[in-house]
Amino acid sequence: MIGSIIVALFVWSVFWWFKHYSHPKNFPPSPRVPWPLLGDILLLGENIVSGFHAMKCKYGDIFGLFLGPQRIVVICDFETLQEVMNRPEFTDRPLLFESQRPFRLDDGQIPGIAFSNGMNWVEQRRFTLHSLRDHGFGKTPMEEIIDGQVERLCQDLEKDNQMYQDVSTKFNIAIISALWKITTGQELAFDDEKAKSINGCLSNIDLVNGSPIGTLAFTMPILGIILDKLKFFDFEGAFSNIARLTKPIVKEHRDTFQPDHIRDFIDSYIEAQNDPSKGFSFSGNTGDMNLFGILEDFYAAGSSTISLTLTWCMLFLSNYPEMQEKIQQEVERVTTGNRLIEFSERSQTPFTEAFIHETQRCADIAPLALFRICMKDTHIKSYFIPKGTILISNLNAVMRNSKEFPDPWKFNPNRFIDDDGKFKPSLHVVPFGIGRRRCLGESLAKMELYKYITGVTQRFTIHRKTKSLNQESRMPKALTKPMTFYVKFVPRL
Ligand code: HEM
Repeated sequence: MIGSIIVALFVWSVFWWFKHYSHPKNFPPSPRVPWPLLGDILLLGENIVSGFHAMKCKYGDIFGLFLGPQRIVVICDFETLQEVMNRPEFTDRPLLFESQRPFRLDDGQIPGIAFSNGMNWVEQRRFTLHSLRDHGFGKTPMEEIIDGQVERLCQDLEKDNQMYQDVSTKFNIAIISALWKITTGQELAFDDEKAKSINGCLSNIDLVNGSPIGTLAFTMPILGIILDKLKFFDFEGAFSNIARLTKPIVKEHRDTFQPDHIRDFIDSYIEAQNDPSKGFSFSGNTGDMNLFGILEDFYAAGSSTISLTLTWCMLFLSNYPEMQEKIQQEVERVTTGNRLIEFSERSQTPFTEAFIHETQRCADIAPLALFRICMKDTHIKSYFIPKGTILISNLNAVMRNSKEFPDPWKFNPNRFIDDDGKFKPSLHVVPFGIGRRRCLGESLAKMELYKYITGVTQRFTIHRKTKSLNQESRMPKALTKPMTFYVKFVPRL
């Protein structure tokens, strides 16, 4: 009897495995025999990004695989990504463990923007883009806030100017302080416990790496949730912490709200909640959840991304002193040396712009963007894509494409300078993603990168201790980090 049950179970498992792990007809090229539960994960090796590079070489620009039990399609070329990532059926995000939040909407969806879907996402994203534009996204007040943070950062760097230091954490705190001011209207000292606490919990999130276990957790939510509860990643703890810190501030804003005096992003959100013409996602409890969701998105998506890019800038500035000098000269020519350069003057500093563009290409800090899910059976080119497939934008492949960028590993800002000496950005430099869910903070990020690089190089010359570090030494994290390096900020005046 027991023997028959074991045989029946065995036959059923083989049947299930065969049925579940076979791709449909006309599915993109993919490995043949995935492992039960693990899928093709063992083929990827230590790091998912290099694993995808090897698969691209073997299968081409569009390929499929199983990560755990999840069917995936990876797209590596710019043109296909532009077409596909703008299609409505590929707009939604899958519910993955890293989207876990302390709050959920009534229908179980994630509040906010980065992991929300459907009309909730449409309304919240549209409002946030407009609101940030009205309150200074790309306009002067936002620039004033950033100028203040640049000044405080420079003072902080000045204190330790005799020491070689790891700058990555310093930038984190400055960027968090700027976001705090934009969202809450309040100043946050660099040594404030709130700044340290947000920085601490976000660094925890960063522990998610490209290792097989991290990758598997992305596609097996149950495993991810268990690892999260065991504090292996602690996404939920990080988001709860941000909610805990912002809750009293939101309450205070509600108590002192004046419709004719909008002070910051939170006020602007409360104004929308009081406006009956705004959609369902602003009303009642749903609106409250969405406000916390957006604040969490801002801190999670808008701090490490910028501070890591700035850290890469420091690596390249110290690698290439002649480029550093060129940036200093450009800025001095425009400002005559005694004021911060304005963002609107950037066209007069083409090499500086090209340097930042090339840093974003080489740093490639979010190499696989955020995942999307296919909402109905459909086609990409002639390939059949079944509903429920996860789609990955391989931004790494786009930005390392040797046809578009000859000698792609070489750091060469001059590739973005035209014959007239002007900055000529490339559409194929896509650090902010492609399509309808492209980064919402792009304008803020571009302004911050420009202001911090010009502000810091105006005041200091950056020296590095170890000369041999190159950009290929990178940590296989979810966000790409250079290996730790130490620089000294030598005052110029
Ligand atoms: C150098 C800095 C940054 C980089 C490289 C970056 C990169 C990205 C990427 C690759 C995505 C995914 C796009 C996709 O799935 O197609 C994204 C989404 C997002 N980013 Fe950024 N980001 C940066 C800064 C910021 C900042 C400063 C904020 C806000 C304060 C922000 C907020 C968001 C949000 C809310 C989303 C989700 C958009 C949506 O799902 O509709 N990011 N970012």
